[in-house]
Amino acid sequence: CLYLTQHRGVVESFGIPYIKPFLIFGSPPFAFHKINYQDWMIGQCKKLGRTWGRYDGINPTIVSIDPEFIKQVTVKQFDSFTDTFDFHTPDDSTTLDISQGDTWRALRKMLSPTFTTGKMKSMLEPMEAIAERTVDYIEEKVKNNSTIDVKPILQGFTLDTIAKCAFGLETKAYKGEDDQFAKTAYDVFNQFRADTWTNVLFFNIVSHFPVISRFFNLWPESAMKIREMTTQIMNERDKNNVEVGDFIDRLREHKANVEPPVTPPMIDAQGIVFLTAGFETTATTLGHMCYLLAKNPDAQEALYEEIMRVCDSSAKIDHETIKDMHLLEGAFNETLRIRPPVTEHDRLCTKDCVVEGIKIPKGTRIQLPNLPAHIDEEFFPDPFAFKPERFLKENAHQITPFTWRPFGSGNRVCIAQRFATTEVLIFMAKLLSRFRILDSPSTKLNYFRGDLFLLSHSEMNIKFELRA
Ligand code: HEM
Repeated sequence: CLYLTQHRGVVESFGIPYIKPFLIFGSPPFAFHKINYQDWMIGQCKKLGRTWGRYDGINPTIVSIDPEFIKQVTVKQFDSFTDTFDFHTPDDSTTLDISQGDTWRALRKMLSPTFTTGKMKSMLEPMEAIAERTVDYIEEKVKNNSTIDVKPILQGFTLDTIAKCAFGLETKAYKGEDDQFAKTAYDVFNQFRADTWTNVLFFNIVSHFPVISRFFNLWPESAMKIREMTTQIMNERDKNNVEVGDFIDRLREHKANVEPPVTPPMIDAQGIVFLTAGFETTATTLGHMCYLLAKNPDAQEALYEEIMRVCDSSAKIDHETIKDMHLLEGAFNETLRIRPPVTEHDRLCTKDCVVEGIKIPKGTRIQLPNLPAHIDEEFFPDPFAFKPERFLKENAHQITPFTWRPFGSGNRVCIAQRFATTEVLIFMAKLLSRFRILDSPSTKLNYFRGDLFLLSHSEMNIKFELRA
């Protein structure tokens, strides 16, 4: 009992509204499989305000959508919040997204150059070719039936893109080939869904006894397979003296001169986050965008006109021409506002500090949900309307910084934001230039039960009409 209540009083001392803990446990809810977590979070932000507290298991936690608070935590006082939640895996299998302190700094420094303009260049041509052949495949499919489930095709597209751009692998997951590879990537995701009471029990145990995760490798078997695959590709390239200039080559470069706190097995483990973070987030965003465009035909026509205007003099759709498709980028941003696939980002306080008048002791968790901010009408008037023009240059000043956070914010912002943006814009420009996306009675957006984010919907039935 003493262990479970050791931090009691901390949340109470913040002087903000909070959810009381239940007996010796943290604050409810506990049965995640029985509630819609996003609705619950939105409801709490409405009820308790923009900054409030709770006990996440034994851990004192501040939840905030207040832009000034978020700016302090993720940028101004970042030195006191370098870490994410202490989801400790043994050091050798820690990946960038869950690494802490100096290990995170070293890994971020090592991996950031993968996405500089120069390095991205070599990824763009393959990305364009993969998008083109995937849209060709959609054209072939809709010849038989104009309404198809695009979800597996979109997942296949993002999987093929990350396989090629990061690992140099030629896969054809867009048409259902390379099943084993795709299955391994999906499996890592499925482990983190709170859809059964046993999974929920596991989440509750880890949040009440976080120390457990320090002694066990919580990565599932499938994640270990991705790590093995990463090592194998590196070894083969070493043996054949091949250099491609991609993510794998960056890892090889660093493995040859590795310095503590980074270790050689830790370098191999980075393949896990690139493969898993790199496909389902983007595939879900593409699915969401198709859905929202099917429901908003006027906005879709405006995008089509823009694409045609930019590519008027037979310029092809590529990474250069998409730079002039501002409304399309607005539609992407608007999609991520209404349906952000990753609905929060987290920090752990590593040094006592004061933020916006709240004394925050070391060890406090900071949970920064984005969806409640994205639909807060003070931040985004008429929040449920799909309006890509909100993000046009001339309107951008109306958006308060740190209210739109689908990629997180500050120093730990998504490392691949530009990569994901380019990938979606290229694909959608190619798709919309060829097809009208239509609503149909079976066009629905249903998330998997127990999805703690909006990360994966079930089928995405879209009706396609070939443009003349
Ligand atoms: C639309 C697509 C994507 C969305 C919405 C997204 C969202 C996010 C969010 C919310 C975070 C947490 C940021 C924070 O804590 O402030 C994050 C981190 C991260 N993302 Fe993404 N992501 C996307 C695509 C990708 C892709 C394609 C990759 C890899 C190729 C990737 C790799 C990562 C990594 C490695 C981190 C951890 C960064 C760190 O802790 O330093 N993401 N992403």
